[in-house]
Amino acid sequence: MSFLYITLGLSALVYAFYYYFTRTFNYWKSRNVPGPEPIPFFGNIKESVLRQKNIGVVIHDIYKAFPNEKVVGLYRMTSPCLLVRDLEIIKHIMIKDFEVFTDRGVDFSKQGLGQNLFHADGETWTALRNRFSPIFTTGKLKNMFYLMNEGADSFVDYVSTECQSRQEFEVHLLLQSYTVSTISACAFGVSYDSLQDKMEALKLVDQVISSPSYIVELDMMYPGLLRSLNLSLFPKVVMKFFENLVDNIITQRNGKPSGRNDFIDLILELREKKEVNSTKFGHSGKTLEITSDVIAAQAFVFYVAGYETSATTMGYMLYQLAMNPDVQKKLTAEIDEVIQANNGQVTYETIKEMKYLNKVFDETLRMYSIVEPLQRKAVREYKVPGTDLTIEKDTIVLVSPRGIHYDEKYYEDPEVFNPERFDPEVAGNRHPCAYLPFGIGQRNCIGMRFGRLQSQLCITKLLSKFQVEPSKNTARNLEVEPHRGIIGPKGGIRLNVIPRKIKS
Ligand code: HEM
Repeated sequence: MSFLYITLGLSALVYAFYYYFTRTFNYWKSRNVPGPEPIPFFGNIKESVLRQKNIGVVIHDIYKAFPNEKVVGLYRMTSPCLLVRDLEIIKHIMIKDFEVFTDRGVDFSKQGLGQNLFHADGETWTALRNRFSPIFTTGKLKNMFYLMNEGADSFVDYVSTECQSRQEFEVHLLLQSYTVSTISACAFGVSYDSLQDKMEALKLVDQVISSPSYIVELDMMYPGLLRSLNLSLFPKVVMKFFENLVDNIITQRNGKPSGRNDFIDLILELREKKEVNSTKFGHSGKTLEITSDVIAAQAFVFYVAGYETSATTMGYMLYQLAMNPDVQKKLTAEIDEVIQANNGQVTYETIKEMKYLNKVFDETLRMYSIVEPLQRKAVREYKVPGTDLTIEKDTIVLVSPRGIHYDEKYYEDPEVFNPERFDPEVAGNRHPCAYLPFGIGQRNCIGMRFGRLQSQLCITKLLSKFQVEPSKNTARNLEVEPHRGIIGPKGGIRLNVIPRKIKS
């Protein structure tokens, strides 16, 4: 008898769990929105939750599975969200109807590092973007160029020394050492003399950030829970690290710009100015005081967003150059020519001049867009243009740049690395939303120009001295690392880096 009760009890429990973890799964069917069949508890992102596939790859798979649909309904855990495939709808959401989609909708404690530009929403985001956009202008970037240049020179020196004892490098890791030093110099004013210690510390932070945490899934499952419990996405040790770093730097500078023209200087300049209250992003009711917490949060996001994205882009770029010697030859010829014409100097202007370099860079980010998927949240009910669907307030909307960049509709032979796709005439005829490595619209990547510049400068200096070739360990089919939040090569990228025989 007791066996029967136990069996009945267990069955009831299993049923209760099953019911609870599938209770939302009729959401899209009842709205006639097609989509993949969800799995209890995991929804449609099981492989990502189990860290078998990167979330960007999972969303790309869903994109591919519905080639004829404008929108696809899916479930991140049990939460319904909408994948938008149609470029015109994307244009509406990201640009034309931006006022409905100002938020990214990652909902956690917005105190401390949570006040960073990437994760901030609502009026805080508007105020932050208004206040921090001026530090990313071309003029400010030009003033900062010397810091990147120093970083690139010492990086090339380092590679030269290493090349005396070995040929093969894991280039993704190698390039991270350049971007960590550049971003440290540009964001925190950490000078190159003391870089070794700082790099060790920042690497530690990176490990903490990239170690598997299921807090993001918790947010997907219970939107708003983390915020109401005042829980952050970031471990305390990371928060403390950035708060201390920023406090120390501000104290060293007596709270005033030091003349280095780095981000901290620019932020301190902003702090000295009066409030900005109306801008192209509209009126923000909120005035934003630039406290050391706010500075720490931005320093943190510039560091995280700035070093990994560029290092990964350059790593993939070197990989494609090694696999496509003709492209490498053409790029090297351009680099040699431009440097020679500029008396051996690489300046901000020379980088801009290099048309082929820009095409190679763009094609790299077509094949390997790093931040996946793009995300927005509807701040009110919204009728999706060109469909019968009205989405509810708070619905999360996703866009898959990877899906679009590999879609034959927009790019013929998408698996082929072909920089000529970015010939201005060809690219000019493309839909503006068919190329999204930096996102698009008012909430696109604020560091786009910085990322391009630091990557292109480093590649220029590197290829002026070295060539890259596949080694016996180079993966012929690069897989995406499932553990990290952004796209990156699983197991790194192994290449031979060989000093060039420069004709005198
Ligand atoms: C190759 C390099 C980079 C790539 C591919 C990249 C890509 C992206 C993408 C796709 C987004 C989301 C855009 C959207 O949702 O529409 C983004 C946002 C952002 N990126 Fe970048 N990024 C790069 C470099 C940088 C750098 C160097 C910085 C800072 C120094 C930076 C800071 C940010 C910030 C703060 C945001 C959030 C902007 C906002 O929400 O207002 N990124 N980035």
